[in-house]
Amino acid sequence: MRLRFTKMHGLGNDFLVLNGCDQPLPEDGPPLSVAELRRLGDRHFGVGFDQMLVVQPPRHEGVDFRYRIFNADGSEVSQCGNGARCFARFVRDEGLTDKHRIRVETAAGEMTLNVTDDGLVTVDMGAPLWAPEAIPFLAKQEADTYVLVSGNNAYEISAVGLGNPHLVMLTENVDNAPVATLGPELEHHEQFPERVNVGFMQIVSRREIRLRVFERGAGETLACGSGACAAVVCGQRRGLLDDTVTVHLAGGDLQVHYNGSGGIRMTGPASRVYDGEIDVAGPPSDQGPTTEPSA
Ligand SMILES: N[C@H](CCC[C@H](N)C(=O)O)C(=O)O
Repeated sequence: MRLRFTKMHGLGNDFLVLNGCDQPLPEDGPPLSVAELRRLGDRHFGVGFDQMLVVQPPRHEGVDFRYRIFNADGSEVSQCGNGARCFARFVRDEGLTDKHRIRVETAAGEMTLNVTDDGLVTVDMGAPLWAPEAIPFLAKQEADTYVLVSGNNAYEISAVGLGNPHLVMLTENVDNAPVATLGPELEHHEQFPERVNVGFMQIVSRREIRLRVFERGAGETLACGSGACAAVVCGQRRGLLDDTVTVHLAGGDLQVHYNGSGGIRMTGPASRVYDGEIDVAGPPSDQGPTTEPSA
């Protein structure tokens, strides 16, 4: 089948966006087989993306759209901050809505997206989830920091859920943080039963951090919106950061605001790169909803 898509990015965290409002995509279950989704996500054999976003009509009153998120490894996940901003830009550009305040349903629940006239998008990412079982993270009790043992090493980390699991560790300088080695090692740590996004945070000041994120199911990305929110609230909980923080990522800057109650607000750009079409085999006939790939 012929699939129309739009390539977008939020600070270089890039997405293949499928409009399920004007082309037939399955209501549930993956739009493609895991193998085909991975081929599409490949930066040499396919289009290349960190995540695939599927835009779909709402399933109930009170929301304007539903959107689903698939990592490049084929796993379906519940949260994508940069993706939410690109989603908001997409539905307005496509004329699917003219609202500036868009309610959207994701697997993590509902979120509000505010599109401002300066082209930036603010997303209410919801409140951070600290209870280990909500992250999910296997720990005896909730704490500001945990000691995570991996191999012969012990790491001081913070852990938080934003609809997807994040661990955050401090580093003196993100430029020489062991992202490529420790990232995948901790992504698969046994205390994170659904794997985890691994953030390396350098505190520049109480209102400024530098951050690199090795993302679950995608590897290191140029930016991670939910990772930026996770780093800020973990830094606040450790008494290191104020309410409003500029997060410097390889792909650019995000503004994150959280005052300890309500939702975390993240503001940043969302860019459209090009539209394309590609032939695919279509949804798998026998495969149920994609969760965690066996790998
Ligand atoms: N790039 C996304 C994060 C995707 C999260 C995904 N890697 C996961 O498995 O949770 C963001 O901007 O929040």
